[in-house]
Amino acid sequence: MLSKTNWIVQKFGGTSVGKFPEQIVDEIIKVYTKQLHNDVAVVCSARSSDTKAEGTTSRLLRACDMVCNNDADFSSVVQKVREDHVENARQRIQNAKLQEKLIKDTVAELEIVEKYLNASLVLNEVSSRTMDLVMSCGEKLSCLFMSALCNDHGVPSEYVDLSSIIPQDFECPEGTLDASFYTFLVNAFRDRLRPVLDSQAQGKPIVPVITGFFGLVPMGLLNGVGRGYTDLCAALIAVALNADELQVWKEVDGIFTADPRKVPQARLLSSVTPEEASELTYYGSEVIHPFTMEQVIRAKIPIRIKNVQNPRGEGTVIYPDNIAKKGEATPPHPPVTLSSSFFEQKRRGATAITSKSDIVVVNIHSNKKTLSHGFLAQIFRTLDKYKLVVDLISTSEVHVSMALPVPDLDSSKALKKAVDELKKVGTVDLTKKLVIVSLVGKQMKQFIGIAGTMFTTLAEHGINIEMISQGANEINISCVIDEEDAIKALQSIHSKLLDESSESSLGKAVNEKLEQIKRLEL
Ligand SMILES: Nc1ncnc2c1ncn2[C@@H]1O[C@H](COP(=O)(O)OP(=O)(O)O)[C@@H](O)[C@H]1O
Ligand SMILES: N[C@@H](CC(=O)OP(=O)(O)O)C(=O)O
Repeated sequence: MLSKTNWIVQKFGGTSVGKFPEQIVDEIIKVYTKQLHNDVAVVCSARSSDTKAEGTTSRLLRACDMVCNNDADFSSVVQKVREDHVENARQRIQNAKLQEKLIKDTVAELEIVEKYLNASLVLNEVSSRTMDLVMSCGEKLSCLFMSALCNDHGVPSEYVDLSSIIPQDFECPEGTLDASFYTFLVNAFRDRLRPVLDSQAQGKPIVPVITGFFGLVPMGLLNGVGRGYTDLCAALIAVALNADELQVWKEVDGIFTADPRKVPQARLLSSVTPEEASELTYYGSEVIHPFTMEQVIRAKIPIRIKNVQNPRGEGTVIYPDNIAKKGEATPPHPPVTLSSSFFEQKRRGATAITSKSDIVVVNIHSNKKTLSHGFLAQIFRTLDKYKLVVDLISTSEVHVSMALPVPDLDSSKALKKAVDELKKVGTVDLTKKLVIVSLVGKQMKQFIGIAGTMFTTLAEHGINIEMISQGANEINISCVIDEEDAIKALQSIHSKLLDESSESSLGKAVNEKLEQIKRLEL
């Protein structure tokens, strides 16, 4: 059994840092350090004053794009970032010295960014390394600010910059981010945090505010990990500190049975498994970066999703239901202990429903009468060439249907080129403006009839199904439907399979049986 260490890692997203910094310091960090006596490490993303699309990272990436297009006006975008951060420092940091230093550091970081971008303009190229260097500025500015705010509000804090933690000559063995790379990072993070650990050991706890940007990853952070990389950084910090819990603070109470903006009846889930969280994130519910889970679960650290605006809420815990957490001798395994969460999970069958927009279905009918050798290989070669991802696929002997996410102009251009090439292997037709609706649940495989109920419900509401697929892992049943029907589909399936009041007769029978066992246990 791993014993508790008292460390908690708290990750705050860009919009939370932008909108609620005082609440984060006074109602969260202060409460955990001073009232609950935890040792807290904070990891932040780049500030977004309103939405992520208008946030600092998006602005910095836009400046890089402008340089690629030879547009010298990128300086005006950098200027916007500068004004936003300087104004924020003036308004929110009361101590004159802290404010002055923060503004000086902010301006200096942005000067470096402008130097990189000017050099790239001359070279007429923005390398993935330059893009990472520019992007890292977002987390630097946000953490410089949050650390200053902690100190301003009486919480001793230190700014920790991880942007140069990976040596320039570091090479990934297989060209990908593998386990040895993560081990390297965890050790490097632990070394970097040594002074904080020493200070804590001497009875002088200090809150490190750590940049969620964690270095110049060999193939570029955007390519290797993608947006949302701060979640992964927080997970690696949690492993480095052997933390008792990783808390991911958002602006929602936790993970719901559906996006609460789309399905008002959605219920907050007390726990989900890492597989369920991954599926939900991949299929449209941006809950947590999928790479996050593996690292912390291996170290037996639970992840808790919590709401910055409701810090007292329990949130949702992401953890496997068959492995003991840190500090627990054995998992609450039935029939020894049948916890209420066990009953809740058994009862559900399905855990949550989600939808993913901007989907295009590509149908390819082979030229040949029978499936010729190499037909599928050729299709995937073409998709790979244009870096197109396939979310769902279904095949018959001479026909392939694929659902592809096409969320932006670049992927739309790539799809057009790929389709021209695919026409060599057969007739190709496209259907656009679609969504994938996915029902997710680890317990679903034990229930007969869930898929039937899902599709019958859609039929009852006059919703046409373009394509159906059940994931090989059996925790996801997906179908593709018209974009216009998305909300109706989510709400009707939720009401049939996920509303508290609407349990199927099968569900009711299972419940009764479980309640009987529970009574025997008591
Ligand atoms: N199943 C779900 N549970 C909770 N939130 C969901 C779900 N599906 C989609 N969402 C949406 O995901 C968003 C995540 O919260 P937010 O804190 O805004 O994200 P971020 O931290 O990435 O800025 C919310 O706006 C919420 O409506
Ligand atoms: N700043 C980065 C990293 C990140 O993780 O953001 P967030 O935690 O706000 O999703 C981005 O916008 O992608």
